[in-house]
Amino acid sequence: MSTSTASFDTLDDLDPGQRVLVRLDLNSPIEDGEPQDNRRFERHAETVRELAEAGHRVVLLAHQGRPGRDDFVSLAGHADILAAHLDREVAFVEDTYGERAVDAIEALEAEEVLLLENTRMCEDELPEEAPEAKAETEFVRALAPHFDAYVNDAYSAAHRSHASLVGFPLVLPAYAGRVMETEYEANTAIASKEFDGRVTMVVGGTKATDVIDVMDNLGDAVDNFLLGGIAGELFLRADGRPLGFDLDPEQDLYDSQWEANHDLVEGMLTERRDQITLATDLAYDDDGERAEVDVADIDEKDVSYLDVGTRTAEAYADVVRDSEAVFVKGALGVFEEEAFSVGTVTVLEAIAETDCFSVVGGGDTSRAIGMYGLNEADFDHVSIAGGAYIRALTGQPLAGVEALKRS
Ligand SMILES: Nc1ncnc2c1ncn2[C@@H]1O[C@H](COP(=O)(O)OP(=O)(O)O)[C@@H](O)[C@H]1O
Ligand SMILES: O=C(OP(=O)(O)O)[C@H](O)COP(=O)(O)O
Repeated sequence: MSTSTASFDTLDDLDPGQRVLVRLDLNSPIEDGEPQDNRRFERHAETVRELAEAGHRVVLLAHQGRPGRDDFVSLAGHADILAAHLDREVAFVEDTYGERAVDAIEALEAEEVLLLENTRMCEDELPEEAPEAKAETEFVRALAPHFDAYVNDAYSAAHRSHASLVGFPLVLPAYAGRVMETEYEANTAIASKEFDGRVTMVVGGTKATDVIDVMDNLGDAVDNFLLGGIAGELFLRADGRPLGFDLDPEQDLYDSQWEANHDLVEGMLTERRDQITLATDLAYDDDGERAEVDVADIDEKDVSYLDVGTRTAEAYADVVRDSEAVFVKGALGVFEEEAFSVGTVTVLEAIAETDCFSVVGGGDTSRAIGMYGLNEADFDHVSIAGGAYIRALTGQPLAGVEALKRS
């Protein structure tokens, strides 16, 4: 056992020259069908390099997007980006555990790296099930005999009980990769911090279901939730504003999350109204130009709002300047388009300028720091994990971490 406080084995405990199956989180923003480089590649490259240089045969598993969404694509492009970070070849096979995958694994030499196809293209990967059930899947049973060890480096996906994350530790000796180790330690330490002053959480992005659940659990630790993104719209709708698309299948991101969460959101608005700050204006695309509308003046549904308005952004920045600690999960708008970056960038700039303890998390959101010339050193911790880091703040266990501890 290593000296890590986490009570799981790490790469320091792994004998050299083995056949190693490694789970990374390369889930990335997709533009025009292609993955965009982001800090997940840079961080995981360190783990992969260390394993290759120790003479292992390194086989990588990762997921991309969710079935049915535009971001659900092959990992072929991810192999190229990872190879550029590693400055060594990363072979790719369009198969995860079938004959072609197994042939490629068996042909691998020491120090070579192979990436398998998107784990979510296998039926066994999703849905969420107990580790014992996942260990019994064909996916795990077919791959495991070709390896001596399993390494989980995907802290940012560790809140999911999926086959590639919780199944393998039950059937192979399992180790934490360097990203898993450092993110676990940083986020666990942050969760035990105590603050005397105002604690603010900026909540946005697209994964409203993840953040609303956590908001409910963090209600006693956080003084102010500043809402934007899809989660913000769900709260505005629960507050009686005519937002939404009335179950338009094209708007699944919004409507399905409304269906799943409206009871919880309405309950939180009743019980914690003073802690929840909603946008007072929103921005939308008007023939290619940013336009803004007062929330009080919104009178029709079926409009996609892509950012909080300028007045809301300034009001949120004022709250940040008066905070002792600020946690960010999810962007306040579609910051990838400059016209809709106002909310996200105004708030991140305020955090950077304020002498507060700050954490920015999420594969997408942390990317805004580099895109808009902010200095990473002005934040206490920039995590490549989003949902996993906010879950860790609640003190709730992460399925992928627990599986490693049991190994
Ligand atoms: N109102 C909005 N409508 C659609 N997408 C949004 C909106 N606001 C923010 N986003 C998108 O949310 C993404 C981040 O969402 P999410 O995946 O939840 O966070 P992260 O990956 O940072 O944890 C950003 O890429 C941004 O474009
Ligand atoms: O990007 C991820 O999470 P995040 O957006 O909360 O940082 C992880 O890869 C998990 O992906 P998922 O939320 O589709 O399960």
